[in-house]
Amino acid sequence: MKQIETMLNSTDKNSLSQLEDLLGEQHIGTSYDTPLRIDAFDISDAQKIEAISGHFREIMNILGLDLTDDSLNGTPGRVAKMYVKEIFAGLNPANKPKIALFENKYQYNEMLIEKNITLYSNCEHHFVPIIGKAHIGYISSGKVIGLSKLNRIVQYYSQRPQVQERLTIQIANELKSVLETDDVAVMIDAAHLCVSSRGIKDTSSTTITADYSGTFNDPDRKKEFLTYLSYG
Ligand SMILES: Nc1nc2c(ncn2[C@@H]2O[C@H](COP(=O)(O)OP(=O)(O)OP(=O)(O)O)[C@@H](O)[C@H]2O)c(=O)[nH]1
Ligand SMILES: [Zn+2]
Repeated sequence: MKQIETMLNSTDKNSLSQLEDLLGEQHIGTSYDTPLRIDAFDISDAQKIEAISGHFREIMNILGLDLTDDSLNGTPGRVAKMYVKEIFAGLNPANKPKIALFENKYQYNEMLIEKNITLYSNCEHHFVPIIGKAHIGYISSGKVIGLSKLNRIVQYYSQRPQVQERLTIQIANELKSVLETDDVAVMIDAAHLCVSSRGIKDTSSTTITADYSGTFNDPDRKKEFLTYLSYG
């Protein structure tokens, strides 16, 4: 594996545009992009799983666990596979959802809201779950997105080590890009297990983040969005 030290927040424009191409995301290197190394895609998923499995086995060994126990023996491989193929699958641009849009033939020009989208992510500071709901609103600029694709976009960016602020902005930016409009609102309400299950151990607090663009900056539009969220 190439040992390239260049980080995404570097000023190496060639590396950054290479990563933009690979990730299919623009503005790589900004504060709201996941800090990935330029060599992130030099090894295959299978190689990642093998390497993570070995390292996780070592962590379990250091903790004093008996890896010959038949319940523990498969855990390193299980964790590695879960990281690469499931909970951190959104680090691999190959897993980015393919979005096909429809023409807005029905001339639906009001706000569309998809609320209570199930969100499972993981906190990048502690690698423990973030569990919540995402709510999305947009106004068509001529194109309509399949509803499930909204869930898929939320899931893709959630399947990365995250902070909630960045997750919110990444989802909003992707929506603005695919929908070719700035008229997008995203809200996330989530519980962080690093706050509830350890540390301060507050089991009742949740964190709300929001990103409003275009017409959603208008107080009446924002109010309309928030009113829809309060129904049901
Ligand atoms: N802003 C933000 N902070 C987060 C998020 N997820 C976790 N954190 C916080 O990241 C901080 C990391 O702080 P540290 O002091 O380095 O970690 P720590 O010693 O484990 O802190 P405690 O959780 O207070 O025990 C904690 O305050 C977490 O609550 C997030 O999505 N957004
Ligand atoms: Zn945390």
